[in-house]
This record gives sequence, C-alpha cells and structure tokens, in this order.
Amino acid sequence: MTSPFETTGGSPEKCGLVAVIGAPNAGKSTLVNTLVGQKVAITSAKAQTTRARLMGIALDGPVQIILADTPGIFAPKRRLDRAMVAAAWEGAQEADAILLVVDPIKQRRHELEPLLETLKERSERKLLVLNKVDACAKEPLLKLAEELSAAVPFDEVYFVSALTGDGVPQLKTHLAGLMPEGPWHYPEDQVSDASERLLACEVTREQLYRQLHEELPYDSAVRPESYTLRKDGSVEIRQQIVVTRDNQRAIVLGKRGAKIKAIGEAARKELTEILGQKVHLFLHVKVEENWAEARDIYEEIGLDWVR
Ligand SMILES: Nc1nc2c(ncn2[C@@H]2O[C@H](COP(=O)(O)OP(=O)(O)OP(=O)(O)O)[C@@H](O)[C@H]2O)c(=O)[nH]1
Repeated sequence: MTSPFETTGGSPEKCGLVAVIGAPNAGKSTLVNTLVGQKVAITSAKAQTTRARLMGIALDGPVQIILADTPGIFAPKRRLDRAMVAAAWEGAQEADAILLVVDPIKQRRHELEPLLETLKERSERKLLVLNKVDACAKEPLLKLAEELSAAVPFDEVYFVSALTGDGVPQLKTHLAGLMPEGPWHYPEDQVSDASERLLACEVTREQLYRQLHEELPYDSAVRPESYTLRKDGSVEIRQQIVVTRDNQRAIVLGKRGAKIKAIGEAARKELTEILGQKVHLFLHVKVEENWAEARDIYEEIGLDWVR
C-alpha cells in the first residue's frame, strides 16, 4: 500500500487498531466520526442502532488509526442481539488499545459492569473516555472517573465531548502515539472499510429512525439490492426496507407513499453529500415475517452467525 509518507523519508509509518466499546448511546459512533473527521457510522438518539461493524480510519500525520466502531453491548436475548455482542468483542480481540466510552449522565451501572469485568482481564492498553462533558458538571465527572479507575486499571482517562470536539484532538494524538510502526492497511483516501453499499443502507436506516420515531419496529432492516455507477458519473442505489408485518409496511409507506418519499429524499440528499456524486435512490418495502432468523441477512450486514 502506498502513502505519501513512504516516499518522504520523514517519520516512519505507523498503523494500529483501536476497539471502541461502551454501552448503547454512550456516543461511540459520534466519537469515531469526530476522530475521523467525516461521517462514517450512523448516530441516532435511539439506542442500539449500530448493527453492522463499521470501521473508521483516522489519520494523524504518518499514523493510521483503525477504529472498530462496535455495536452497543447489552444483555443479549435474541439471536440477532447475541451476534451483535459477538461482533463487538471480536473488534476488541487484537486491538492496540481499547477505548471504553461512557456517558456520565445516563451511565447505567448494570450495563457497564460486564464491560468493566471483561476489561480487567484484557492485556491491551485501556483508555477511559468520559464523553458528553458539554452536558455534565465537573464534580460528578471527576467522581465517576475515580470510581471507574478503581474498578479497572485504566492507562489514561480522557474527558471529551464527541459532539463539540472538545478534548478529541488530544485523545487522537495520544492514540496515534500508541500505534505500532508498520505499513498503512488502507489507502489514504479510504476513510471507511464499510463498503459504500452498506454505508448507503445505514444512511437510509438513520432516516427511517428519524422520520418514524417510535412507530418503527426494532426488527426492521435496510438491505442493499444494487449499487451501480451510471455513465454520467452518478450512482444508482436500490435498497429494500424489510419489515415483519403488513401494517408496518403501511407505516413505512405513509399516506399515498408520502412517508417513504420523504425518507428517500432525505437519504438521497445526505448520500449525495457523503459520496460527492449525484445519487438516484430507489427504496422498496418488503414484508418478510422471520427476517431476523434468516442467516443470509446476518452475513449481509457483516455479522457472524451466532447460535
Ligand atoms: N451532549 C452530547 N451528546 C452527545 C455527545 N456524543 C454523542 N452524543 C449524543 O448521544 C446520542 C448517542 O450517540 P451515538 O454516537 O449514536 O452513540 P453510540 O454509542 O454509537 O450508540 P449505539 O449505536 O447504540 O451503540 C446521540 O444523540 C448523540 O448526538 C456529546 O459529546 N455530547
């Protein structure tokens, strides 16, 4: 892989993997986006929205930091949930550092406890990131940092706001310093290893959440159908929105198709911006009763099949 730093004779290239873990809604996706400096994983006010394991790649001079932006970890009940947890820990298997992201305002100890327990056993460098400092008073923050540090021997503690970017450059510099010497794994212009197809589905799914709020069933999904470049340089994207019941299909379509039109329009606009090219987006709603049990969908969204 070539990069500008191979030929300059300056600092040697470095490259490493950072696993980002934390309870749902802690702000992991937002932090990855801020570290990378571009939108690579969806954020939403709704918990447990990150299904596929998207990776962000942050660059800091000659250093490439590969971020495994893992799905929220929570007590898994269903097969789909267990697959998400397995994917999350897989991301932390051979990391050069593990970031535990904590929301100090809504931190729920029962969600944190299992993570703290597992972290104690891990040999990697562990960084505690207390996020959302823009919305939290200093005293309780410091108290929480003390408490968590007593539970796990963290190598560093960072206070950041992934949203405003406060403290993130310092965290990034520190992470860069932890990365081992070695060639870059990705070309410079590739900020995410998630295929554009998958990223495009994430964008649509985010709009579904935004526009349908509580009406949208948790077990709906967006599947890629096709992704083709047209001769004029624009891209044609076809996707399927899978729901489990007929009445859910009606909700997604809206009156005379008004809802799906609005969802498609907003997703198309965002995709145009992210991809930097003209986008034609076609959405179809499909009812598939037992989709969550269907193995092929797991594979499509990048999860291993877990029994
Ligand atoms: N005030 C404030 N809100 C934040 C900050 N970082 C993230 N949020 C908000 O917290 C919510 C959850 O953020 P996400 O980045 O989606 O959280 P996540 O940990 O990736 O969530 P899952 O995908 O469920 O695991 C969103 O509404 C974010 O806008 C922050 O620094 N300050």
